[in-house]
Amino acid sequence: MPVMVVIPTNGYGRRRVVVDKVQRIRSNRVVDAEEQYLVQWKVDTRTNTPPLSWHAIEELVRCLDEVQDYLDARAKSIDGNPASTKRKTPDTTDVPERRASPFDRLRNNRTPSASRSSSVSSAAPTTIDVYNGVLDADDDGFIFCRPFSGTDIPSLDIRKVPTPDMTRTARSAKVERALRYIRAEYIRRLGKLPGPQIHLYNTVDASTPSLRFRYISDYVLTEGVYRMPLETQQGCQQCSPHMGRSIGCEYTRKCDCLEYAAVDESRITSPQMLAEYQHYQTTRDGGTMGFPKKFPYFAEGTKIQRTGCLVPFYLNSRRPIYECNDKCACGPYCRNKLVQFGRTVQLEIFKTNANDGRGWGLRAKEDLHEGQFIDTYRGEIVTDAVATARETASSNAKAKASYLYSLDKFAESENLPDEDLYVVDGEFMGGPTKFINHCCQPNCRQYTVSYNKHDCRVYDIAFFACRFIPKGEELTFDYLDQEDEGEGMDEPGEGAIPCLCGAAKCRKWLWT
Ligand SMILES: C[S@@+](CC[C@H](N)C(=O)[O-])C[C@H]1O[C@@H](n2cnc3c(N)ncnc32)[C@H](O)[C@@H]1O
Repeated sequence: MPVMVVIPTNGYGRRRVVVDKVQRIRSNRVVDAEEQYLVQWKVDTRTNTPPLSWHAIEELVRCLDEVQDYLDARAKSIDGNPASTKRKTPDTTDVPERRASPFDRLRNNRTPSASRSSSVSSAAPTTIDVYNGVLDADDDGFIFCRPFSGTDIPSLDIRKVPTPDMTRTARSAKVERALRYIRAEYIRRLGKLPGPQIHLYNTVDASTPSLRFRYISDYVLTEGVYRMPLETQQGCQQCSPHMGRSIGCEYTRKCDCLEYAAVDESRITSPQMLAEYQHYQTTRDGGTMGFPKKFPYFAEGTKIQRTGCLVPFYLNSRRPIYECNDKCACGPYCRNKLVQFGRTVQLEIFKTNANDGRGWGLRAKEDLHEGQFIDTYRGEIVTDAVATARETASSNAKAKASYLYSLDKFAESENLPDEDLYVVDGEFMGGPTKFINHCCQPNCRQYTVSYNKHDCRVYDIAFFACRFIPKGEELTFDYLDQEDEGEGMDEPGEGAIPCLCGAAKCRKWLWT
């Protein structure tokens, strides 16, 4: 087992710790005003002395996830509160400038490890430079970590790391630079999402949401999940891009996409149509083709605040929305296409009040009109069985459930058994809507939006404002999503989460 760790050192900026070789971070300290973290390297055999080495935070920029895990655990052990160092943390994309590290010396003067090791053996316990391994460089500019100890290199049993000395030092050592790097990395990742920049704001503490969360802009299908291929999509064919002031289907009565939409009963006026509709309702024969339907969004020409917002017919119901799609003849500017183009609203992830206990939340940086589209819920789509297994495996099944979204809107109408349904899991990957907290009297509501009418198992979940929401007000929705808002709650089940929404009609528990 000669070489376990390779750290590319070619070029100043490219010297980075190889992320998948890092097992975990074990301790931290400050040496000559430089924040350093003790890396435990992965080994492919069981050993009590895996290589350990101290690194400046600048060298750990590709494994900030591990650094964040370490800092969260450290903060918890200090005062039971993750990353609780109180400080103001403005929304900034600034990456701290790079400072000198011990490897700069190594790069310029590749000293064999043995000749550097005197400092190791002579150092006091809190200033030991390298434990159980030696960082070295070869002619190609790589640093190797040799996992065996020489006479001059102290060997340390990994079970004793961190030593009491290390822990004492770590507790009082500054970690601000690492926290800034973590925050900057999170903001960088947010910047890669399509649509307006999503901001991060935290004046409560020094924490950043987990870097382990992966931002995605479309669903990730996992094993056993099938989406109907695009070829099966059908679009409206009798419409054209030039209809009704070039706004597509909005002004036609011929749009096939409306075939699947809910019937607008208020427009059934003739006795004959009423009789036919009543017959349909009792027999479910023949579909609803020919009955009056409504497009979901206000068209241009209505009040500016309303254009593109949900019409009351949808806003005040849970009716699924059927948008036109790429196969439609109405063209790209059809007003029956909205959610599929994604978010246009500027959002901000923010830390809720310290005493609040609801963690992170989401708000908009602009006023939202009643019925305005905000964003979709994204995540991995998993089978019902996988969702159940994940819930069972989770240490807090109720908390886990708050990231799981059943795609069961069409279960009844399409006669789909529970085990055939899919579930969206937004805990590990997804979009900013993951941060929307629950409220018993919410200002947003989730809607089913379908483009491929033939796929009753994969569709979008889209959040819309259900009333005017002034800029900066926290966005919330009802996790229970009851059709009848007057419905009460059962007695709280085991592990139920107390609701902290603070609404006048709070049901006291997130769900039972
Ligand atoms: C989908 S997450 C929402 C984002 C979450 N606040 C975070 O920091 O990641 C759901 C979790 O947030 C917390 N939460 C959301 N709404 C809450 C409420 N009204 N009362 C208490 N906790 C809430 C609960 O811990 C819940 O399991």
